[in-house]
Amino acid sequence: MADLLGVAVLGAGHMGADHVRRLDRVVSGARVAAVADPDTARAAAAVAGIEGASVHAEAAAALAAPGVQAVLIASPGPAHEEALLAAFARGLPVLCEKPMVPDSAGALRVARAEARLGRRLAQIGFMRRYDAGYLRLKSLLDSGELGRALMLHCVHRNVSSPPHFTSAMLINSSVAHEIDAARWLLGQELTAVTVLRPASSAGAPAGLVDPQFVLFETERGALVDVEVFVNCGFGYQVRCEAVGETGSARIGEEHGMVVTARGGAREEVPQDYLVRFADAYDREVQAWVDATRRGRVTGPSAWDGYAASVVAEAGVRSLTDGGRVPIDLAARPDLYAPAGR
Ligand SMILES: NC(=O)c1ccc[n+]([C@@H]2O[C@H](COP(=O)([O-])OP(=O)(O)OC[C@H]3O[C@@H](n4cnc5c(N)ncnc54)[C@H](O)[C@@H]3O)[C@@H](O)[C@H]2O)c1
Ligand SMILES: O[C@H]1[C@H](O)[C@@H](O)[C@H](O)[C@@H](O)[C@H]1O
Repeated sequence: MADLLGVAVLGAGHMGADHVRRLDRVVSGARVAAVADPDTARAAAAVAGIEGASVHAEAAAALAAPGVQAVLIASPGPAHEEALLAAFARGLPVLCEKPMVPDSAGALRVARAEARLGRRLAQIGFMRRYDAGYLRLKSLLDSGELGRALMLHCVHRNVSSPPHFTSAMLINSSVAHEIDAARWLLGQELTAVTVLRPASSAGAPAGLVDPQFVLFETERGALVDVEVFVNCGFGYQVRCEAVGETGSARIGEEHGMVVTARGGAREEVPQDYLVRFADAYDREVQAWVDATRRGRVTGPSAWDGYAASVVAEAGVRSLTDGGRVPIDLAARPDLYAPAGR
């Protein structure tokens, strides 16, 4: 066990418990050293049967626990800033679930704190960058075969949203993924956003603006549209079509198992992200563990997390106030690469 990377997992809810399972049984080179959740029964349930994993109510206690060499943050977004800064103070490498920090001022504090250290410690959990389809699309766009990218058409549907989900969260929790994917795929910053409200679905909780239609503009004139619909009821569907001057490419229409029975056929559709992106989460966490063990930090950076928060905040302003909202990023510290690299 001594040469395995000892990881503290903060938050043992849907994602945290799944990451604990992944660290314990799927990825190589790591072990769960500690788990923190104010609901200690939940934390204890997540590590049941895992040898040497301590349980804590407080994140700070987990970071200080024996054997902890790295941190995976899977607590709710508003708790991330404190956890990231505490990890930085201890010099611990971090994999932090999205949104890195939901409000852009807090996200900038995190990026600047890391920049002051002069070295990266954080990888942000934009797992689509590890999905086989997104990786193929990125290399196709980079190869130039599609010509100059003009548009991305994106669909992001969830079967249902959790009870605490707000209209703003369709943008800063769900579309956060498209924001990062668009910056990464196109290698461009997003410069303005307009959010439109189609008629809300009768299947959405009262008062939730769902679906929403989001239109981003980019610095070199491409447009990115996103249909986000988090109570569609019929499946977890994430698609993206890139349209360039000389071709187009579409991902997210991979076929599930086709079942033929009782004289008819049906195709299975994933019902949630843990199924749809299972391979992407596995690759993401494995890449993080491998890089960390080599003393490196790769993948989406705290700057990518900051940019996503600024763009999402502008989107929420457009949702509430209406109209087109320009996006302004702070000056990028030298520590960080431009979008898409
Ligand atoms: N990458 C993805 O596709 C994906 C999918 C789902 C959720 N997420 C992200 O993962 C994070 C967690 O989401 P979830 O769906 O697992 O939420 P959840 O509500 O299921 O679980 C969150 C857990 O964190 C605990 N918690 C609250 N405050 C804490 C703190 N200060 N320290 C430690 N634990 C604390 C809660 O008690 C709860 O058990 C969020 O940032 C969310 O946006 C990412
Ligand atoms: O937190 C989740 C998660 O990020 C999923 O990947 C996304 O599809 C959901 O819409 C969001 O609520």
